[in-house]
Amino acid sequence: MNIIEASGLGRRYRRVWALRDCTLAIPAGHVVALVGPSGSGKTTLLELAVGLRVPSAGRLSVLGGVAPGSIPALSRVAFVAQDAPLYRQLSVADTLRLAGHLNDRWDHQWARQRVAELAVPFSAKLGALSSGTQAQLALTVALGRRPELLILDEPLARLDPLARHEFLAAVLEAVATDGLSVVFSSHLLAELDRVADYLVVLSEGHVQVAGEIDSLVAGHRMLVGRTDHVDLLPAGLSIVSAQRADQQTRLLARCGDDPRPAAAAGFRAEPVGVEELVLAYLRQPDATALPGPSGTTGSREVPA
Ligand SMILES: Nc1ncnc2c1ncn2[C@@H]1O[C@H](COP(=O)(O)OP(=O)(O)OP(=O)(O)O)[C@@H](O)[C@H]1O
Repeated sequence: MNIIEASGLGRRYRRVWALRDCTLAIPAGHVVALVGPSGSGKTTLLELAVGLRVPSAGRLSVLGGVAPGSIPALSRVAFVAQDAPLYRQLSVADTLRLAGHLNDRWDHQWARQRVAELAVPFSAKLGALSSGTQAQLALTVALGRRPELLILDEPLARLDPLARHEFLAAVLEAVATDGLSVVFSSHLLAELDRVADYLVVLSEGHVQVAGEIDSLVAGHRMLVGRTDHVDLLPAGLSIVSAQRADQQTRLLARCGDDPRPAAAAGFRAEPVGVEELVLAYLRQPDATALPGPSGTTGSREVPA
């Protein structure tokens, strides 16, 4: 089952296309990181997936063919928008009670126990809590609905490193216990490795990279060598992007390419990290790494 499936998906705000021609099939059972520069369409894609917006073109479904925003989707998909939206005047206890009234599948006992573990007083008003605690409570309200798909828009942006760590630990615990799928958008590339096992990179409203992180990482190498030896590299290499300095050049290449010709030019092939891989693709918006036989494109030339 695909938790999110899109075909030719587009969303326009007046004359501006926030998303265009997006085709995507994310299998269930993953923690998916959705990354991309500001304005690349992350929030728009997540809002389409929860039915807060409707497509201007193409189609999108969740949980194996369910229409976003429909009754079956509302009870199975939980969404936490940016800034952990909660009623600041309400107490913690009233917030949990309200969530219980609004959700058929609400697990009140679990939610109360989690609040107790967080050591948050039930009588505290939400507005008086730190942003880390508010984020944890928004997550508690989302998880207490026992969703099959949890969608989080920039959940880490306002959190300090400790709160970030605790938030992600809570998400991973829920994944391990309940087996739910998670999609979260983030600018924080360094955190991805630890939590996500599936990556989607959006660039200028297009899906640029999609796939399991392990295979994406295994499918690439960083070629590192002397800048004045770049011209000695064989023409057949498929290079995604280049970072040149006076002395040294770093080239992200497909690992399907035989590294020996690069070694002959004095370049060594190093394993690549997720952060490096994402940055390399973002530097070269025309390059793609997508599932399917013709899913990878890169330059045969070394990009300037
Ligand atoms: N309500 C709106 N009205 C007009 N344009 C919008 C609206 N929402 C988003 N856009 C535009 O659509 C594009 C994509 O925006 P979106 O918020 O989806 O990107 P994002 O990747 O989530 O950005 P960020 O990381 O800054 O949150 C941007 O050009 C943005 O200005």
